[in-house]
Amino acid sequence: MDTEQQAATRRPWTVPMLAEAKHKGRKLTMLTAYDASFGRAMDRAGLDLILIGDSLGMVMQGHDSTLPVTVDQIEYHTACVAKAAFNSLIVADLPFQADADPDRALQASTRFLQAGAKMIKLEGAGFKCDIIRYLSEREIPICSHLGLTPQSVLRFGGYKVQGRDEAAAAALMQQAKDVEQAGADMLVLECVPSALAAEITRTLKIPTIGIGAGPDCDGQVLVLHDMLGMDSGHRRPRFVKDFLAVGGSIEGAIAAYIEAVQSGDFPAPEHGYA
Ligand SMILES: Nc1nc(=O)c2c([nH]1)NC[C@@H]1CN(c3ccc(C(=O)N[C@@H](CCC(=O)O)C(=O)O)cc3)CN21
Ligand SMILES: CC(C)C(=O)C(=O)O
Ligand SMILES: [Mg+2]
Repeated sequence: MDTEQQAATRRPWTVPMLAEAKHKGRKLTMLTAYDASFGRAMDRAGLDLILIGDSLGMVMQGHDSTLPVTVDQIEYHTACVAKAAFNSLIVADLPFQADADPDRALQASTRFLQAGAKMIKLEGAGFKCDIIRYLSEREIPICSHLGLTPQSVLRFGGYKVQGRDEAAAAALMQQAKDVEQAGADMLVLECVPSALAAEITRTLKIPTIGIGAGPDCDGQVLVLHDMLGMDSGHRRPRFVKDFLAVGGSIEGAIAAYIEAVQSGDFPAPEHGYA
């Protein structure tokens, strides 16, 4: 396709369309990408959202956490993806401590939007609600991320399911209400019991995107390398499914993922936590 044809066939996702999709019960599909080639394949397959995740610290750089990732790196990979993705809505992760104070968060978010992202994602509630409010008042679309927030790995002591006991579940529900109230436009729920994720999804007006959060979120996200069945060097989490084995090629895997999420076939009960 040349640039003119691309322009003619553009039906780009916008931020207001996300809430509309939730309202209509149309499941949202999201994957991570870090380069133009995968961004192009996802865009052409009709994927709704592409995340430039700080998971790049693990899958691209080989670290054992997301903590070493920098603003420069997320900006670079966002620019790479944005070169080739025209319809999918691009979301970029604020890396570790880039959201530690409002001014740093605004500087980093501005760079990501100028590199081609349409929304930024940040982990946590509490004082992060002040950051969410500060950015959203400055017209920056926000995706919150709650539950297993990988930037909290040192305090969590590992990648563990969150919100399992009654008190933790109530705290997570309150965090979800708080980030919505602060101005978040979307919410990623990672590794939380399926029933709690369903309750949060019913309670909030903004769409929820699950990863290890059961079938009742408004959409799903997976890390690219995981959905291609690649060995991460760690034990494979429950929520991962190898779509390359289903689709037979990279394009086939992306198409199979979109189909499985939209039909409700993925995630199955065995991909979730109790
Ligand atoms: N390749 C990759 N995929 C990811 O999903 C991902 C990353 N990297 N890096 C950042 C975080 C880390 N993530 C992880 C890593 C491990 C588990 C895991 O092993 N979970 C246990 C849960 C144990 C429990 O508390 O019950 C599992 O058995 O699934 C979960 C999420 C998710 N994110
Ligand atoms: C796993 C997703 C939600 C993420 O934050 C990332 O890839 O960094
Ligand atoms: Mg992330």
